Amino acid sequence: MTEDKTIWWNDENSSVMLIDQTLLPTEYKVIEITEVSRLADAIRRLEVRGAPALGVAGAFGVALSAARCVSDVEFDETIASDAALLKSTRPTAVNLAWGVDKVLRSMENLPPEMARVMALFAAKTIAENDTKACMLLGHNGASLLPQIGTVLTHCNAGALACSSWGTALGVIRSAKKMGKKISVVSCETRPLLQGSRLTAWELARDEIPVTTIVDSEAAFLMRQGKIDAVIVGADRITKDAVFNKIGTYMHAVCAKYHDIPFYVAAPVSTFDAAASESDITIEQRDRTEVSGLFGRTTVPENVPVINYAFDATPLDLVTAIITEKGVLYPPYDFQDMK
Ligand SMILES: CSC[C@H]1O[C@H](OP(=O)(O)O)[C@H](O)[C@@H]1O
Repeated sequence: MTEDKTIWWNDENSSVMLIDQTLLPTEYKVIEITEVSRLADAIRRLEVRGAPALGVAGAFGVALSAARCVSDVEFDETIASDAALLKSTRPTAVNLAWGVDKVLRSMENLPPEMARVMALFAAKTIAENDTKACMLLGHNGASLLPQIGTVLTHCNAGALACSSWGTALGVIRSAKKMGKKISVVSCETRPLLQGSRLTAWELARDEIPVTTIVDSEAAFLMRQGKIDAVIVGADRITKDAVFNKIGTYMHAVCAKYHDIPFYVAAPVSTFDAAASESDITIEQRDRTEVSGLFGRTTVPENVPVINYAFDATPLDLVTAIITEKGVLYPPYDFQDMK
């Protein structure tokens, strides 16, 4: 898994290639995307997902728009429209807009032919730098983990959530490379089960011991003294909170209560230091993700559902934030995170 890429550019066809994560763990399928509208659907459907991977997807999306727009007259309008479409797909992870905007900036004031070249170069650079960042933060964070221990993680912050390697799972991979004996407890992560479908699949492929639990079991294992640390990824880090998959806040509160270190692993591209928690929109997704499971209705039709995809964890519950620039400790100062 560690050598696999999650999303990449196909130079031969000027297309985006990505693993369709909705089919895992039972089917490993790479899909080829030639239209921006189809890439937008792939982001909405979580065929491609995870904050850093969304940054790469947004970047390749702009490069795809530029490559596919043959009309120089309509070029600027098409790029702007496609960029807006990509950014509209999921609001919480800052990386998506960051990747789109970074490629747009690389094209500014260039004629279409040069803009196409620069967009692709910028997008490929973002993908390569994401992998390097994940490997660096993995190395920085590995020293925080015990020589022998059990680490709980939530959702999927692995290679599938990045261009490759992973953030939270990148730290665990680096710890294994350092000879540490880390076992992982992956919370299944309702409702879309990224923890059981993706994290367990990734770690099993890497022969890293992993056990999957239901989300509500985490506190019980913490109380039994079976968890030595918690490590998660992030979708956006503001001046006062860490936004991550729904359920992260619950684990942070329980970790604090049981005096268990709670680590966040995220590249610099995930920081939004100018913003506060109250500024951020938390994505709400369709009720059907909660009200049905494997074709069966599990919530009465007349009963409402609340389906927030993320929550916010106040920084006072975060023991340390692991980045490619180093490990941050309280009192947090993010001025260098750009
Ligand atoms: C490496 S950060 C991945 C981050 O993204 C996930 O959300 P989603 O699966 O909805 O894209 C989750 O919050 C992970 O922690």
